[in-house]
Amino acid sequence: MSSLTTVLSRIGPADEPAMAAARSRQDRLTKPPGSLGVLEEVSVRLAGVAGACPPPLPEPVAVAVFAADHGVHAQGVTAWPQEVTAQMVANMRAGGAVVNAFARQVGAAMRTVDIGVASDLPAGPDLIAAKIRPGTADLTRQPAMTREQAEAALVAGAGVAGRLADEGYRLLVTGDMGIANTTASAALIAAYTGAGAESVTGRGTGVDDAMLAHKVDVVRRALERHRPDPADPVGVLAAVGGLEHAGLAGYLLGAAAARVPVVLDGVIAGAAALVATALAPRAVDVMIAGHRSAEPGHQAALRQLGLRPLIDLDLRLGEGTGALLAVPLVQAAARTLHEVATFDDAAVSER
Ligand SMILES: Cc1cc2ncn([C@H]3O[C@H](COP(=O)(O)O)[C@@H](O)[C@H]3O)c2cc1C
Ligand SMILES: O=C(O)c1cccnc1
Repeated sequence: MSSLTTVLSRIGPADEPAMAAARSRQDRLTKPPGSLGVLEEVSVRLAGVAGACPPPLPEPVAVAVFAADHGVHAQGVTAWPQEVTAQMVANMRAGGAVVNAFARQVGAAMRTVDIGVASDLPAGPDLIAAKIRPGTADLTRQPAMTREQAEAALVAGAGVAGRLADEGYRLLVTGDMGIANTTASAALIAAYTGAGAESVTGRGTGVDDAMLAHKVDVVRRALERHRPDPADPVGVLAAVGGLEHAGLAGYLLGAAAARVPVVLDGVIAGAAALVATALAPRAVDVMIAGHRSAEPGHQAALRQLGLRPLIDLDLRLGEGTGALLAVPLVQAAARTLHEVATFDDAAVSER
């Protein structure tokens, strides 16, 4: 298994000539220049990742759901019991979660990754067993995990992306399952954006006003206790992250190293992306923001990443659901560069 340093050393910048070729081709396609808006930017991004214009169509697609539990659950930051994480993983393995329905809708393969679920999960070919520890510690009392565990989760996540790339998947999607993970997400986003806990902490699965005020206080106390240093991403993850955040950050880095584009889901992926880009700034070149979650911290994370979400449907579920819905848009963007005729080809007069 490669080390984090090896993964980071393989991440290079987007290919500028391929991006310039994609921009120029978009301008020559039989449509007014710029009329495909954000999809033109997506096509340029895909060309930059692939180092080719047109870039290969981003298919087949795989979504990896990183599942983990959170010691901060004990603080009463969510209305749902912790067992729901493992129960939902079982539901996903049986094909019954929203993420399964949406994955089938867009033809994506699905992998579930146990990166840190509190209970033992039944083994099986449909589960990637990568448990670093059974849930994090309560980040209001101690670091969520050790630096070694954060790094091991990063490497495991990178390994998942590398394996999917080796299996031939050409578009990866992030997914998460972990009751209480919007609390750790808020702490990570506050650490990276400098925003106050009150502006990046949201209702997650739908907490009431009293629980939200308490959740904001939990995030504020965690930040005061650990004073996470954004220049030390492994330390930030260890202090206030979740195992799925660490795994997902590694997954993004692994995708960047394999030069496979990756569609980000909501606030958990956004938080992980901030950590990944702190470790390797150019990793952002392979990322496409699938959607904007209703969770307020997500907006702050996307702004910091400089990414514009493709869809905005007030989704606040996670699992990879919003990102999967954006997959056809990403594929359509690439398809324009393959299939749309140029003014010359089609003998259409220009202005
Ligand atoms: C049944 C159920 C299915 C879910 N699927 C994703 N989440 C989402 O909600 C959780 C985060 O919200 P909070 O921080 O408020 O606990 C995560 O598990 C996330 O994946 C779910 C949550 C529930 C209850
Ligand atoms: O933004 C998300 O993905 C999200 C929001 C609420 C709960 N779980 C996930």
